[in-house]
Amino acid sequence: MPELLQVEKLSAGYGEAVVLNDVSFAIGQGQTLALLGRNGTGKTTLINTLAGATRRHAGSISLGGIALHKLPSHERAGAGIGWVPQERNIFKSLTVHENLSAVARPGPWTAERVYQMFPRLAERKNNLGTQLSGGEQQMLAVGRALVVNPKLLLLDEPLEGLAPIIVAELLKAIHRITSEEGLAAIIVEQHPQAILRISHRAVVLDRGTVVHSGSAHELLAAPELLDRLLGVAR
Ligand SMILES: Nc1ncnc2c1ncn2[C@@H]1O[C@H](COP(=O)(O)OP(=O)(O)OP(=O)(O)O)[C@@H](O)[C@H]1O
Repeated sequence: MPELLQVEKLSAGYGEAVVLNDVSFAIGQGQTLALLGRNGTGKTTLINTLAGATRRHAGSISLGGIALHKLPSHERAGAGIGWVPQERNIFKSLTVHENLSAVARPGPWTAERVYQMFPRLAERKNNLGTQLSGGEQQMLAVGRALVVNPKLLLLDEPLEGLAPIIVAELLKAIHRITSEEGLAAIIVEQHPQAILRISHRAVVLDRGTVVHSGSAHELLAAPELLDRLLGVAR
């Protein structure tokens, strides 16, 4: 079966500056990829490039046979990208429910299903974005990406700064979304163990290039290699 996402020889950055160099990898439907690397190695730039928010210098991105790299950022949701940026970017002056309905597209994921997945959000349905805790904002950011009904979820450091109980809740939800619902996901994390446990594949970046690509479980079982690839950040 062809891969859902195929990234080939991608180079991208900001203006003239090239941050990513010759990056290639692939993910199948329903698979999760852990995108790892030290600070400043280009993980966010890669996520942003898939979402169309950087300048692509060379290479291609194909999602379900669509040449994603040819589409402007605002058309990528329609092509199957659900993006949860590092800053979360929820609409703070809208309620939880308005945040979800503002971006919803037809498909199996509805606001009601998001509320089933995150009961805390159901309780906060009529609260404004400004009234949510960090964990609730992150759940809303994930919910907002889901109601777009994407093929591929992009999650940029979704666990950063959250309390352990919320981290556990989000990890469970992300695992359910991918393992039971057939959605593919790319998850960026600085602290890899929890993410590697729920991932199929792993890609490690260093200075904008892929320095390791393979099975997530094999990498998890090789702590020395992981240490070498990620250094003290682990
Ligand atoms: N808007 C920007 N304009 C110019 N350069 C940028 C911009 N954003 C990031 N960079 C540069 O791109 C490089 C990669 O940054 P990026 O944020 O992609 O790394 P990262 O691996 O996600 O890091 P972190 O783990 O710290 O979030 C860095 O050298 C950074 O300074």
